[in-house]
Amino acid sequence: MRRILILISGSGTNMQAIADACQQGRIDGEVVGVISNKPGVLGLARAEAMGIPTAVLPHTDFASREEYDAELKLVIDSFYPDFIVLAGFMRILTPTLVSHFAGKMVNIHPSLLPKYKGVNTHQRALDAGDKEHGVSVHFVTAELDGGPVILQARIPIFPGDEVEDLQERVHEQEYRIYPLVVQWLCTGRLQLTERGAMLDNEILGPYGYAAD
Ligand SMILES: Nc1nc2c(c(=O)[nH]1)N[C@@H](CN(C=O)c1ccc(C(=O)N[C@@H](CCC(=O)O)C(=O)O)cc1)CN2
Ligand SMILES: NCC(=O)N[C@@H]1O[C@H](COP(=O)([O-])[O-])[C@@H](O)[C@H]1O
Repeated sequence: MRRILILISGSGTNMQAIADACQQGRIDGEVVGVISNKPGVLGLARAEAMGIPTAVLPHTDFASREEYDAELKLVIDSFYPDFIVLAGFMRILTPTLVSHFAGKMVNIHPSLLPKYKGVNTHQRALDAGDKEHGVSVHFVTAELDGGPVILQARIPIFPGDEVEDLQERVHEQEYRIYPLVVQWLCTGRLQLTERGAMLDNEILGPYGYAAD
């Protein structure tokens, strides 16, 4: 059973989707811990309700990003994870920490990377007049949201859409594909086909396609 550690900063709905998938046997892994950089967030309550160990490491307690990441590395290592999953974790990580976990750390980003790296992605897609938007799961590297994309899912943008509409449609795809990617990390089983990514005969569907 692979050991999955999840880092959050907020509501933890993606953490919940992955933890549920583990409990339902859709991921051959267990969530061994949840770390938040913000105290009192809903994601911590979600984890505690599932009996998952939690830790809070406020970035505001540290004088620099480097000092924070040095402590964060120790806390991460204390869980002995096989993989580190960023799920709404809103801190930019230093190259030192990222290189320590190279190939073992993934992130979910609410845009069709390489479009709209950073924050406020839904508003930026609306402002640009895009007809579609989406979500990307990628390996974490020193370059913010620049790591190799593993899997993406697309959503349509309709006239009159607002940020909340995109947020809801993107969340639906997030909860679908993030558990698939984590299962791929745990088992290596993710067939990439012309119809999209397949995992154990589950096709991602028309809006799901593997990065080339
Ligand atoms: N070195 C990397 N660190 C992180 C990556 C990455 O790819 N490489 N992904 C991000 C996740 N992310 C978007 O998906 C993201 C998170 C945070 C920010 C950001 O601007 N953070 C600010 C603080 C914002 C806040 O506290 O609300 C900051 O760190 O100063 C942009 C994008 C996770 N880290
Ligand atoms: N740049 C990172 C970023 O914006 N991540 C986004 O934060 C949300 C977290 O929700 P959650 O805490 O409920 O999982 C998710 O929509 C995720 O894509």
